[in-house]
Amino acid sequence: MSVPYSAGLENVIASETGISYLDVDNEEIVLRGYDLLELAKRRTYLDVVGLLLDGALPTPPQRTAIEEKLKSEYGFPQEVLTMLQMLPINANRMDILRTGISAIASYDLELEDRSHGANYRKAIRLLAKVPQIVANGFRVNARLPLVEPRGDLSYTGNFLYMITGLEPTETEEKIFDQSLVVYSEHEMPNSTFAARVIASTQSDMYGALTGAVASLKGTLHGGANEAVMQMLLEAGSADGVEALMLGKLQRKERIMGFGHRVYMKKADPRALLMKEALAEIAEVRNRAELYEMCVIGEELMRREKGLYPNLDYYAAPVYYLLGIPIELFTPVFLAARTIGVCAHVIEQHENNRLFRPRVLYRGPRNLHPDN
Ligand SMILES: CC(=O)SCCNC(=O)CCNC(=O)[C@H](O)C(C)(C)COP(=O)(O)OP(=O)(O)OC[C@H]1O[C@@H](n2cnc3c(N)ncnc32)[C@H](O)[C@@H]1OP(=O)(O)O
Ligand SMILES: O=C([O-])CC(=O)C(=O)O
Repeated sequence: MSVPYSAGLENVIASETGISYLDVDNEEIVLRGYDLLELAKRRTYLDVVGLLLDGALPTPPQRTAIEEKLKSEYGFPQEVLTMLQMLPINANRMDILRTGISAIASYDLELEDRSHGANYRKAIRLLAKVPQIVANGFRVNARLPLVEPRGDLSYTGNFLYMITGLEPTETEEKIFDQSLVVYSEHEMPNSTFAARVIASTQSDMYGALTGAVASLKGTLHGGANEAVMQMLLEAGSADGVEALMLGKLQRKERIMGFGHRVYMKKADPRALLMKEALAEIAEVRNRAELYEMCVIGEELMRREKGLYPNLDYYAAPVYYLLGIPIELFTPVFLAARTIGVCAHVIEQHENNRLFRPRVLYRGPRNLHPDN
């Protein structure tokens, strides 16, 4: 075979899609024709949900209808909570999420229906229930009291409320919503690819999302946001950040939150938006030093390695100041990305070609077992 080989499928086109595209040259993340950053500044997460599911930005009444549909699906199977309680206490939060999503599949009566309507309804159910697994999965597992969803709060407000147990202020909700928008969809990252590969066998949406959770857990992908915050806490101060990062670079360790397969030598536009959000929430919380530490780290990496921050670098301290426990940062990323993954599964099911690549065989040949 003389087909070109690219390790890690770097720069390989894996799918045709009408969902999103990273236009790196023009520094634009295109979401069904719109610029993701413009959506984050001028619209809400539920608008993006409508855009990705229906193909067009919803009007205000349509957005309300989407929110009503989501709230009507807040009910959660008690049996699944019991299952999550049976996992070893303090299990990894992404493992709890993976198990929870896998388990709720069997309670969806339309699980095996791949029609557009059924897939759409499953996406709505997942969007309603995944935040609850994020917020209550660890509580039930740690034998803590659960926080019930509140229908009087917005979808986003309720999600943050269920995580922290506190009703968010307008500013907190706005910043959290912006983070959900920037995390919502990003073309063909490893997790979305994993989901599309699974969906391409005509497997179901829950299974595809479960695979995406496993992919997102890794620190080269979504797991980086938790690692960033651990690093910032370990550094403790502006001087500490310099010393810690320089030490890591000398030991040839990777610094989480920097670099990106697609934006390697350019800034991730989403990181810049979260940097602005960090400045805002740091001022509200009187934590300007955290913002300064991050900026020092950003400048150091540009100077020393020519590397730029990715979204996880600035989303991590934003989540920290919003009062989200560090071990929920990656689960929150997955909850935000659920809409993107579901849109890709729907697209894959509707225009399917089984993924089945080949290999460059480097092993031995012509061996024979002894008789
Ligand atoms: C929202 C998201 O999921 S974004 C990704 C989140 N993940 C992270 O932040 C983890 C840290 N970053 C990384 O590990 C990488 O930048 C990745 C995995 C994101 C992309 O990696 P790849 O496209 O495979 O790039 P690759 O690993 O080949 O790196 C190219 C060069 O940059 C260096 N490099 C890349 N990222 C980093 C980093 N974070 N710290 C230090 N060096 C780095 C590599 O060591 C390599 O250098 P070399 O050519 O001298 O060996
Ligand atoms: O695109 C990628 O490879 C990773 C990423 O930034 C994301 O999933 O948001």
